Amino acid sequence: MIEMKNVHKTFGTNAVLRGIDLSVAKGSSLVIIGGSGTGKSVTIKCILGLIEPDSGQILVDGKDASIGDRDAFLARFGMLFQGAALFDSLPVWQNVAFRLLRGSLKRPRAEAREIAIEKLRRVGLTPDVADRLPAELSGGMQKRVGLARAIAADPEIIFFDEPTAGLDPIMAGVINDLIREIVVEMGATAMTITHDMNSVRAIADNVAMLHDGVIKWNGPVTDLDTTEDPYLHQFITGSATGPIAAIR
Ligand SMILES: Nc1ncnc2c1ncn2[C@@H]1O[C@H](COP(=O)(O)OP(=O)(O)OP(=O)(O)O)[C@@H](O)[C@H]1O
Repeated sequence: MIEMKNVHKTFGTNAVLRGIDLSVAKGSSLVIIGGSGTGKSVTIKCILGLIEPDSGQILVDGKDASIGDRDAFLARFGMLFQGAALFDSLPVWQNVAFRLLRGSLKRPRAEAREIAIEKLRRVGLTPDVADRLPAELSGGMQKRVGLARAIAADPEIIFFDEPTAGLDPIMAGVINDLIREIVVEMGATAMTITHDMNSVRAIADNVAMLHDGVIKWNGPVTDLDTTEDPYLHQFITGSATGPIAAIR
């Protein structure tokens, strides 16, 4: 369970988060939508403790996320970064096993490699990919490797940052389905940032829309099409007219 209570964050004169209240139940999948620059990434960075909020509270399983052992806290999370963010000089298996080769999650090298190969298989990649370099793979394969890395240490909570950015619609659909399957199978709590409405429908149990520093709308994905909220309606229909200014 992740809870944010009245979280504020201002950079200089830019008040990005102006009282975020959000809760994600254990084992559920929340997708955060909202225009560019509305603070979706800042929200996730606050939960991870990469950015310190000015005020408000963030609780993970009822405990204040800013107190206690950072390493043990971060070990509970997996993350799929935008653009997969693989290390070019490391073979695929070492990218997948990155956190299993160092730090508090360290395993013997042979075991880490075995886990990497098993996770690669889970995302549809054959073991021969393990010894290749990321640059030798297509964008869709790199995304799968990023996904394998996110789940390598069997995290309880997984963040997906723009998981389909830069992929063709078919590959995007494959990645969305994989994310949904894996999250359900692992029983993980998931938070995803996306602009892709197909991802929202494929991945979300619940949707939160960020606008003007607050959660403007929050509800089950099944309510998306029947909502009368003008902000959400404009966002999901991609309309230039409505309460959200089209020129920013
Ligand atoms: N470390 C930082 N220092 C100063 N300003 C920052 C910092 N991080 C984010 N911001 C600002 O906070 C605002 C929100 O940024 P954020 O990256 O969270 O947006 P976003 O909703 O994820 O956007 P996008 O959809 O384009 O990725 C932006 O105006 C950005 O410039």
